[in-house]
Amino acid sequence: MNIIRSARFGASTLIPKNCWSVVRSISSTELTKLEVNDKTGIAVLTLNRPPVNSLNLELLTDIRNSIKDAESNKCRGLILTSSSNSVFSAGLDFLEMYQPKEERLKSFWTALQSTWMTLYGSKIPTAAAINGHAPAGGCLLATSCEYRVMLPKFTIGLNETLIGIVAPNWFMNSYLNVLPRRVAELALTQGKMFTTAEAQQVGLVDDVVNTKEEAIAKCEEFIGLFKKINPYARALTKQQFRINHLQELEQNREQDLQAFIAAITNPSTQAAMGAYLENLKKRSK
Ligand SMILES: CCCCC/C=C\C/C=C\C=C\CC(=O)SCCNC(=O)CCNC(=O)[C@H](O)C(C)(C)COP(=O)(O)OP(=O)(O)OC[C@H]1O[C@@H](n2cnc3c(N)ncnc32)[C@H](O)[C@@H]1OP(=O)(O)O
Repeated sequence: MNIIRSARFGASTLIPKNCWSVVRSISSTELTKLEVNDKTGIAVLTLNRPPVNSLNLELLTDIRNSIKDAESNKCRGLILTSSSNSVFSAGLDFLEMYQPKEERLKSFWTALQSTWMTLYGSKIPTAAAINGHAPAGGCLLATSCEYRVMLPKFTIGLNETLIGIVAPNWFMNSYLNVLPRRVAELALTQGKMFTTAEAQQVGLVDDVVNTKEEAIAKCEEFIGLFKKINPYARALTKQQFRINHLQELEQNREQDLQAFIAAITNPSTQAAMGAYLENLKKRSK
């Protein structure tokens, strides 16, 4: 019998393969659902933190655990998507950063660093089915993947300067891994949110399709490209492209954390964030 061991069902829980329908849950929490298609071996990770999948400590931790679950279950690839019809992820949860408690702020940023390193450095092929808006941290998740497909009439980009904050190096590096330098610099300095059409034009997304199902199918097609490629050779090749960015953060984690805390707790950042949040709340009324 072909057995899959699910880390989050407990080390001793064995799930018999073929006793389940084609799509099978590997692990799920209140905030994420990780399902694998037994025929293709490709896993889909659905973010499910209504209303906007803003990334708080718990969601970030669940995303990281899910990536690790997909890897340890030897999935052939991982697709990130959202349970919302209009938002992929609204980025970092402002409530983690506005008037924060220091210990929680530290845990939050440390979890974001770990999640990024796990996703950006994952050995398995990764793809994002962007079925809604993807500002800031939402864009970071998408650009950390190897392939992106997006639905029409949404927006994506690193808008940090609009909020009065500076995107850390590793956010920029994820952008630069996808965009030409000049486009990335112009976009980052303006805090530009690209429409789907603009994102495709500059190469921020690879394809545009009309439905979430088509987006998942496109991601599966992308991951299918590696069917005949030795996974070890593939993973090492990917690693060589990304290792400098990963090491840069790994070696400067504490410094990056301190820079974040200093920037976020600065009274002028708090004032800018407060005004931005106020505006967001007014708009949503
Ligand atoms: C060199 C040194 C560097 C040091 C590092 C220093 C600093 C770096 C630090 C931080 C980096 C941060 C990156 C980020 O990710 S910040 C987050 C940026 N995100 C945004 O700007 C998105 C804001 N949201 C929107 O634009 C819209 O909500 C969206 C288009 C996503 C969806 O629109 P929709 O109309 O569907 O929904 P809304 O009605 O606007 O929102 C519903 C509800 O959700 C609340 N909300 C939205 N986004 C967030 C969020 N990111 N965090 C928390 N809450 C959010 C919104 O306020 C509404 O709430 P309510 O009014 O219903 O209570």
